Amino acid sequence: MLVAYEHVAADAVRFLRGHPRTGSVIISLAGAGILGKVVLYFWYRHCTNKKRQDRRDKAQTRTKRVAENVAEVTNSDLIVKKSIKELREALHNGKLSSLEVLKAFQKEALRVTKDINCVTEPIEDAEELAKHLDASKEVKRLLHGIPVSIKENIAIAGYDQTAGMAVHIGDIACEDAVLLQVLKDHGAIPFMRTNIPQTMLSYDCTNPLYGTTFNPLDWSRTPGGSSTGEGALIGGGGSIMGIGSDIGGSLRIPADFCGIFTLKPTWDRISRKGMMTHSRGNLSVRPVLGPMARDFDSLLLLTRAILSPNMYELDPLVPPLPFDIKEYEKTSPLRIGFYTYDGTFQCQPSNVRAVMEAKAALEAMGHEVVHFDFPTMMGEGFKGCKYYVHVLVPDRLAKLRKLLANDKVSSAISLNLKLGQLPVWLCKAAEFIIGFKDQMLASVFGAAVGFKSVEEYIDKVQDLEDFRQRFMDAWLDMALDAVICPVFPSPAPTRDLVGMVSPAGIYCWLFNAVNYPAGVVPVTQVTKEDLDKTFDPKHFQPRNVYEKLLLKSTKGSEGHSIGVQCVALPYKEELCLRVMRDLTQALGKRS
Ligand SMILES: CCCCCC/C=C\CCCCCCCC(=O)NCCO
Repeated sequence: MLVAYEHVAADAVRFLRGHPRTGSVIISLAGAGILGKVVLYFWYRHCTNKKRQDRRDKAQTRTKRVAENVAEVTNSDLIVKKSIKELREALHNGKLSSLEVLKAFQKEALRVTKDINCVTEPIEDAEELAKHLDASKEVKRLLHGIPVSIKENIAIAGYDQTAGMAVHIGDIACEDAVLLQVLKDHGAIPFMRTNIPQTMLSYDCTNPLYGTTFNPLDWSRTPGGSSTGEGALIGGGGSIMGIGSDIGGSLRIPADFCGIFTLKPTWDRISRKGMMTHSRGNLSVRPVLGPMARDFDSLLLLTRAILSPNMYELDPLVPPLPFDIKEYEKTSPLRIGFYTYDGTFQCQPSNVRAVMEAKAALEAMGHEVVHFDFPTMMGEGFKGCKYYVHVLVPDRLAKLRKLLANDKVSSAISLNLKLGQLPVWLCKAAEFIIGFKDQMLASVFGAAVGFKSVEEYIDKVQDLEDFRQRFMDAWLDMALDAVICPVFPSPAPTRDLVGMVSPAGIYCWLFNAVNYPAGVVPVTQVTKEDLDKTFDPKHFQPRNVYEKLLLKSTKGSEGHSIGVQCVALPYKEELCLRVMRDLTQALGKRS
């Protein structure tokens, strides 16, 4: 082979010697080609940097304007600390105007974001909306005058949704997302846009456009992703409620890590019109929009407003299932399943204790709580999640790599992007060999192989469908109304490690895979005793590379918030909220 190349090279040299003019033309063309490529590379880089800088400048101008506007507000503390009930009363009886409330929250949000960079920019027409509400004589609606924060990937007329990617800068939405229209119809005031990780496929939050967001409870830990800015702004006290999205834990993980409440709904219970996502077209795995809030009462109020008839008028593709208050208000005892291990990641002692405390609290409220072992049984939960992640990235992330071709790629997603570029045979070999020692890591390679034919893809979606049915059968066989389980196997990881442990999102993936509504209630905080147990090999021994990384990052997590997932059957959001309500009440954390 080498000999053949040598012949070709020798022939080429001989030809060039014999035809010096043709030779110099060829060499000049090749040189020009290379130079052109280099120039283009730097030109693109320059343009992208400029595009990003211009976009940041615009956001900063908006921020500066609002900051100047609220500089003289002195009573923001008093307003933002009010419970949602007190705030609504004050807004309804005129003790506070919508503009006063808005300014207080603008001031607080800007104070919070100065430390943790959770806001991308203020929403400009918020003041107009507040003034309009104050002047209007109309009957006060559910969210009258309540400021609501909005994840950056949700369409607001006049703004772009970038997911932190340069390629999307300037893709201006011409109308508000349906959900935003619904909230405005209820008198809400969308007031801040919040940060997200680049591409949204990450549990950390960093992007080259808006930078890194930190956890308000501990700056060294990740706030979770991808509804990061929402979790961090609400958890930091700069917003009462907001809207995020979830395809693999993006509402629940930031809620868990930032100590707040959320509800991931069934796929089509909430309109997704106007949500930016890169998985559009992949009908087997669908992201959802959902509410996030600092306390249960605010979450309930926001969910009730969202699930109102005008959503079905604006988006008739959504099944007309308005919030069923009668179902929510029921108090009869429920049969609730629980588990603290799903057959994949071992949960650390703090996270096991959170579920056990939730179990005791629900029992104290009169519910029956029984062990639900289906996810652990024969590795069922693991299988389901494997199918789900494989189908989530059928193109091995090729589309995202293309969109990021001229962009800076944030570290938290680069590992997954590179994984999708390994030769398929290598991924398959790695899956096989690593599988003898570490099933979890092996499965990541297994998901990264993509599909070699449409037939293979259809088969995998069918596996996922079969799994959904088996999960449903197991649930119905046990006559369960709901399930409680961990959100994540450990406290929020430190920022340096989170990009390496994304499979730890698996406790959340299960309910994306089966499409059940799942909420998060913050239940407890990591104690010294939890940490003593976690680092005592008699109690806890990490078994694979992920568990080792998580263990490493748990050091110093004392005091960090730990939540629990509450899950119900599809379209039973009201029942899910009932369980969350009872749990919150039993824990004494109502509002
Ligand atoms: C080709 C690479 C395959 C990598 C497989 C890696 C394993 C896990 C990555 C999944 C991460 C999912 C994050 C989902 C976050 C989310 O819910 N985003 C919401 C978007 O609206």
